[in-house]
Amino acid sequence: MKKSLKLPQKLMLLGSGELGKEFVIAAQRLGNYIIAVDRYANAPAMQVADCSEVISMLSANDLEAVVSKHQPDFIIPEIEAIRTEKLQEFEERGITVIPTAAATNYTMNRDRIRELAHQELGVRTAKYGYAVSLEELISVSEKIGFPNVVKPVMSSSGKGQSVVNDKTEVEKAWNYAIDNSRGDSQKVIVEEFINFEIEITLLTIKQWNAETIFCPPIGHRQERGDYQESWQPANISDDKILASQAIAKKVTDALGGAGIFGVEFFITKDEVIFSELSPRPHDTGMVTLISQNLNEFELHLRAILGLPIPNIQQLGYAASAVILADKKSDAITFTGVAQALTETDVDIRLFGKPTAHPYRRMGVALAKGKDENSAREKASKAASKIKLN
Ligand SMILES: Nc1ncnc2c1ncn2[C@@H]1O[C@H](COP(=O)(O)OP(=O)(O)OP(=O)(O)O)[C@@H](O)[C@H]1O
Ligand SMILES: NCC(=O)N[C@@H]1O[C@H](COP(=O)([O-])[O-])[C@@H](O)[C@H]1O
Ligand SMILES: [Mg+2]
Repeated sequence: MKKSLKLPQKLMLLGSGELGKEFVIAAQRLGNYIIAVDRYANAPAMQVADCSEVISMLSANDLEAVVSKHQPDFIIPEIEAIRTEKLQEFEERGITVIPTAAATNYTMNRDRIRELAHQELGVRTAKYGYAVSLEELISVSEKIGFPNVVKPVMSSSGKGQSVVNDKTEVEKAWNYAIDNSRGDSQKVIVEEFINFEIEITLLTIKQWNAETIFCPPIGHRQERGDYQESWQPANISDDKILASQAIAKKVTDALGGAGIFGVEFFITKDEVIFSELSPRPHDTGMVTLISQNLNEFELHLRAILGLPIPNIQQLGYAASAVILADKKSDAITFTGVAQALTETDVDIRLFGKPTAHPYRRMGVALAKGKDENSAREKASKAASKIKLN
């Protein structure tokens, strides 16, 4: 990392969804120049960036073309589905890839990050196995036991994931995983189903020249493998917070580089179990748009640029609840925004995605409350008022 930082820097964002949009806003506030890239035009982050490019981020040639054209100082992946081998090449040519090119490759493959955490670092994870055919899935499932969770090794936001209760459901889970796998990967992971009390995201900030620091844990609830609501602080013991911080530090140290990571854990009565991590802001971390003095996007930016983070202040009980589409549409309008904003300490983000399909995340409601329940209720109530027409 360069010693004397000059602003503006040229930042290329690979992926331009809702997380990228808030990141671009944070980066613009310090006057940086941002090129927002995604697979479709008018993506959320493109609406606030200096310029944009529509390419296939899985194509090495397309990536080469936009990087040669813009010559960015930093490449900042925002999604997983990127030709990460090409990022390695950019890194070798002197462009800083966030957090590192290797980290993006580890985390886009569930098997690679799992091997790193469990085999190399000895971190506790759910019991797991892999399968590349239905026959193998049947035998691995029996070894792991039921219920278990089957996921494509390459997917995110719960795509292709299912809970398998017994042997009769294995074939359906196999077909679902293969149909929803990213790229042409035919490999699935089977995990022991963890009956957790709560699951959390520990936002972990890895810095170039300062200690790793953490945000207070974020609790969240998922459906279909996708986040529905999150809240901060999550009510877990100090011991478990320290245990999760130690694991997050171990894994992020092994990945290297700088930036924010969303490290996911299952918390049971007696254990802290590592699940996976995002080497970038996390969707459940959108709660920090209302719950902290510096949100996860501002923290990511500061960590990337090597700017100081003197303190992270948590501002009290807060929650986020997602606003999902319930139909297909390419003429997006919303009603109910005024109704959603009637209560104090409630805010809304509508991402500006140009098209909708069922369950696509279109916005998020944010709220503060006197306690966890009140914050969660306020956020969910506000989200429920917003209707996609
Ligand atoms: N082994 C497991 N036991 C119990 N629940 C699980 C297990 N694996 C996944 N889940 C549930 O499914 C959710 C999504 O799983 P996971 O984080 O692995 O998927 P993902 O597709 O990477 O999602 P994202 O990209 O949004 O993080 C988890 O947050 C959890 O609620
Ligand atoms: N769990 C990962 C995650 O939340 N990623 C966020 O969703 C966008 C894709 O949304 P889309 O599928 O609606 O285009 C990504 O670009 C990122 O902002
Ligand atoms: Mg996850």
